[in-house]
Amino acid sequence: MKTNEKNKGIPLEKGQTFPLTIKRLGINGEGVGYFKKQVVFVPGALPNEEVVVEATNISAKFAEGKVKKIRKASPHRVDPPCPIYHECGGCQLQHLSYEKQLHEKRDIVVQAMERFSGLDLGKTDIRQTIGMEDPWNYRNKSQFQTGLRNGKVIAGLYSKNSHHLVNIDHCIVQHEATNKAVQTVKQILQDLKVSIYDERKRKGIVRTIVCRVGFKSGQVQIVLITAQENLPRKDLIVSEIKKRLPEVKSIMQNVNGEKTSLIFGDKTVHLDGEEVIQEQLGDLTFDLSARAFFQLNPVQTVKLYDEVKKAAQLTGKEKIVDAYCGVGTIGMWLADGAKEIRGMDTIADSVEDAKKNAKKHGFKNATYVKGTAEHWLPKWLGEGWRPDAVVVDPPRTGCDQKLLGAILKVKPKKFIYVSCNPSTLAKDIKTLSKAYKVEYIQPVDMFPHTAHVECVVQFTLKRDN
Ligand SMILES: C[S@@+](CC[C@H](N)C(=O)[O-])C[C@H]1O[C@@H](n2cnc3c(N)ncnc32)[C@H](O)[C@@H]1O
Repeated sequence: MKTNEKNKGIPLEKGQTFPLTIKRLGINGEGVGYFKKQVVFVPGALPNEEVVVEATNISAKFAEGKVKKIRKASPHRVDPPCPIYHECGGCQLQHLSYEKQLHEKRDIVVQAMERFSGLDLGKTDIRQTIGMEDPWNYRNKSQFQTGLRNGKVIAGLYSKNSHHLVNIDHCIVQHEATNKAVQTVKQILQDLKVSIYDERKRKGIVRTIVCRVGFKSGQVQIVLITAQENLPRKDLIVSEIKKRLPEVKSIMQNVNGEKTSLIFGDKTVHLDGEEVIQEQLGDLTFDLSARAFFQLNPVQTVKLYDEVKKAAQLTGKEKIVDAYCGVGTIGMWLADGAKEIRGMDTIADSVEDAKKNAKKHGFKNATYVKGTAEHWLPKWLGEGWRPDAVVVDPPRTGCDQKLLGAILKVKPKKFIYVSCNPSTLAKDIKTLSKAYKVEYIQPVDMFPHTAHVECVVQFTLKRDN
């Protein structure tokens, strides 16, 4: 066998086929096996399967491959119900039974902890993943890029690691209201011959159709992301949306002329209806602006927030920081058991929504500010304000070192970390372990059929702190 010239460590060549036993699932839901001690990632392969793999990519430390043949299939393999599952890439685990997905997601957390956290796993309580009773149609929001194919307007997601736009007519993890709205808006853009953005030529106008629905309110918001502010036939687009989709409560435009993978630009324009839609979680109703973050699976959000409440064990006397607060949901979920809440978020619209939401619910003890958690917490500490409890819910990148430093300095008695990325969580746990002990990690499945897993971590101060 020839060794790849550039990557002497990997005993494989691109295009080579070889047998592989899959040992586990990787963080992106791919099968992971070892060929002559080299790690190989194989999307679509499952733990304990014996597969024949074709090497598709060889890099310095690992290889990637695609399944050519399954010699021994996992008893947990199922037929993916989505007809475009293999093309789309939005889901990664539809070929695995849901029950087993929950088991594997816990394992993904265990692996991340093993690699990065420094925790003694024999002594760490990593609980079973909390799943969803009906794990379909759970997403309240879609963000579909637009394109033209054979003169027709298409909208969907880019295939994994490519610029091939997959047209999605019906997505089985999306709420039906978003499916209907996106299809209809697509048709309106087609009927009115609206200019569609061409990513390669960087020409054209409509880039993305964003649609969000309130599960409880049934209200729908459409946001058209455009490459320039001038949107020809704007009035006609709006009147057609109102005519064909009476459930649409809010029509917005957001301008993003940049060459970027970020969906939203800085400028949002109100086109028609309300500027916000409403969503209800438990007894609380939240106003949601176009740009505001809101959890994508409202059914599981209630379970996630209940886990935060359980982990916080508030007495009603605490001053709480809701770091990375979005529209203020976690803080308000806990507010009944708190003396004061302070939250911050980098998105101005989220902060404004949080303020309005707190006011609407009569929470007088809540303050929200725009900016980073790493700026505000140290600032508050500097002013002599000390929280008793801190909840952090950062994006996938995890917490900034400056924020972790501030937490280690003030050492709140109660500290809860909500994470959507086990790897960054594990790294942050390592930093936090200077003062904190992990009591338990509770995985929650917010995104069935994808490799994502959310975790709630309860920390307690170590004895000598
Ligand atoms: C995972 S979301 C959580 C939002 C909210 N806790 C919830 O449950 O809906 C993360 C939020 O952090 C905000 N964000 C990102 N970087 C931030 C930073 N450095 N400081 C504060 N907020 C940040 C984002 O705008 C987003 O709203």
